[in-house]
Amino acid sequence: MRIPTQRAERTFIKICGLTNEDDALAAAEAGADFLGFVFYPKSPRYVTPETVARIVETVRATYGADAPRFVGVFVDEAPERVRAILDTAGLDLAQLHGSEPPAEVRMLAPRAFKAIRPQTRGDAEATTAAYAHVMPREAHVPQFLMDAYHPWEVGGTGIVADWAVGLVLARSYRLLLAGGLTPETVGAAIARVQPWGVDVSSGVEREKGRKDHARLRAFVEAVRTADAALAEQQTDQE
Ligand SMILES: O=C(O)c1ccccc1NCC(=O)[C@H](O)[C@H](O)COP(=O)(O)O
Repeated sequence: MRIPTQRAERTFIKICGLTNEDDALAAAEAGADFLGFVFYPKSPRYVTPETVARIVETVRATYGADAPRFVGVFVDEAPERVRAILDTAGLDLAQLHGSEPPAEVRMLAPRAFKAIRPQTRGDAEATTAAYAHVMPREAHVPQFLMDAYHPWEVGGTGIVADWAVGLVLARSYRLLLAGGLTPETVGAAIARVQPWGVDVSSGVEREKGRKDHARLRAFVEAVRTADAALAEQQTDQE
């Protein structure tokens, strides 16, 4: 059944944890809307702003106006440093994946959205309500990314998020559903949650920080198949 959510005609796709030009070009070629780069030094997918600047330049030169948008992933960095890295690397958006308070997010508006890792539905609803007023308004930009909870790991864990909680958030926000998605599971996730977008990292990797290009393509294909099924359902209901 089609539920009232914030989704557009199709599901947006973010491929995260890119570390090199080959993988970034493969993700763009597959049809990703957003390419994500992790600027968290403790991550095995950490990349320097200078490396990302080169990757972004190559992808933009290759795809021109059709290039995906570029996202930097940060964990509790000072807003001034986030802004400096966005500028150095030529990124469009910051994904704030730590415990950044709304006031810090506001300092980066409208170039930042918040990643949350809720433990419960109540936690998810309270957190999104607290940040809603500082989230981007532009229709082609996500407002929240919901990742799986882990007591000490921050992201890229491959742990499956709670889709029931995602379903609640997707009704009110442009939500990127993340957490343990794979080419095999993303179709079911879209059918259940009907999010604005989906995000994947480890589910399309051959090793940490290296993407498997066949799995990248399979992921995008699975999203498009799920989109077509949703569109067909909607037509049947009209
Ligand atoms: O990927 C990382 O190593 C990472 C480290 C610290 C903060 C965030 C990180 N990744 C952010 C992402 O957006 C991932 O795509 C998201 O956590 C989902 O990962 P996965 O479950 O592996 O698909």
